[in-house]
Amino acid sequence: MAKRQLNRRQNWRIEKIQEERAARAAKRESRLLEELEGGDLGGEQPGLVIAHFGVQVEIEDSEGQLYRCHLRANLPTLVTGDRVVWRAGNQGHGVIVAQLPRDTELCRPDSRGQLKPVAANVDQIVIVFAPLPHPHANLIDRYLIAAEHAGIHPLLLLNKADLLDADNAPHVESLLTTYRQLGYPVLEVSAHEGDGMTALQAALDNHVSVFVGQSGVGKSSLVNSLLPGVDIRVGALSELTGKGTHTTTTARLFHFPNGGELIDSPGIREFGLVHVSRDDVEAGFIEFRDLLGHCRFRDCKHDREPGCALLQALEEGRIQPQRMASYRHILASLPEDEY
Ligand SMILES: Nc1nc2c(ncn2[C@@H]2O[C@H](COP(=O)(O)OP(=O)(O)OP(=O)(O)O)[C@@H](O)[C@H]2O)c(=O)[nH]1
Ligand SMILES: [Zn+2]
Repeated sequence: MAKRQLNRRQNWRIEKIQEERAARAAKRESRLLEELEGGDLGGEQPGLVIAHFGVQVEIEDSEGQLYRCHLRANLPTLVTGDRVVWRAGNQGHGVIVAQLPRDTELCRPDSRGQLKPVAANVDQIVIVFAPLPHPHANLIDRYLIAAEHAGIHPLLLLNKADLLDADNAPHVESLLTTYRQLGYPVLEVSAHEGDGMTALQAALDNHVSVFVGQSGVGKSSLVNSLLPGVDIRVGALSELTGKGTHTTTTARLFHFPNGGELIDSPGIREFGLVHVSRDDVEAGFIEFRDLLGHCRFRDCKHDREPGCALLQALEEGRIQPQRMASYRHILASLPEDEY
């Protein structure tokens, strides 16, 4: 009992210290903001959020110059990729005045399980897989559901094509065929050998992309090959402040040399199946699209029901058996209340 009380008191103290720290930071921030607003601010101009650092954001103006910006109190939380209106102050600082509407939002659960946006205006999710580690169709399907849920176009990318051999080729080729038949864009590259990288770059031009996929498929290798000279882990902020003590807490936006952007962070790379419902899962299987709503029973679970449009399509070969199996597997993994 005494021990539990002590723990509670310790927790309370830690929370209090953290609150005080946050309050001091907020006070410091509002003083900085007041100073800036009291000085000479330039006119309103568009900007792009490159990274987010605690209470401040780094933005880029239309000429590619970087500024450290403070946020007016009434603004929502900004994330990398957000388009904003801002005013320049002195010494590379500025004030964000407004957030422009987002086309898309990539969300992830935070440590408390609440969904939080981590990147805005991404329009392409590159789902990376490889002959090694062994690619699971089920995982690819989960990424496709997440992409559909976010309203973002997926691009399927087989990396390490140089590792294709007699053992793994049949499985990989059948995956590629499945997704091509479904109408998804599919590319094959080797980050090591450079094969297919020009086609990949062309697919990334004029898009804001993120790379996702299981550990070891070669995301870092791809990013390093596409963005030579950029150290993804460190980011470029130290050049701006000259201090180099700030690390990116969220994602960072990079420009490809010939156009197009990549938003990257470990958190985004792990982006997978966020909290989705049964309807979301069904919407993520594009071959179900014209069939849903055509079952005899309105609440059909597409399991054994008579007059099920999906089961009939499966029988007639319009739905591939491995996709149906994958759909069932994903449904079974949802929390009870969503099932
Ligand atoms: N043969 C071959 N190996 C590759 C290729 N691309 C990456 N690799 C290797 O695959 C391993 C994993 O690559 P990473 O780039 O670290 O993979 P990642 O997806 O970033 O992994 P995480 O950081 O864990 O998410 C490394 O040993 C790479 O050298 C490729 O095109 N061909
Ligand atoms: Zn049905």
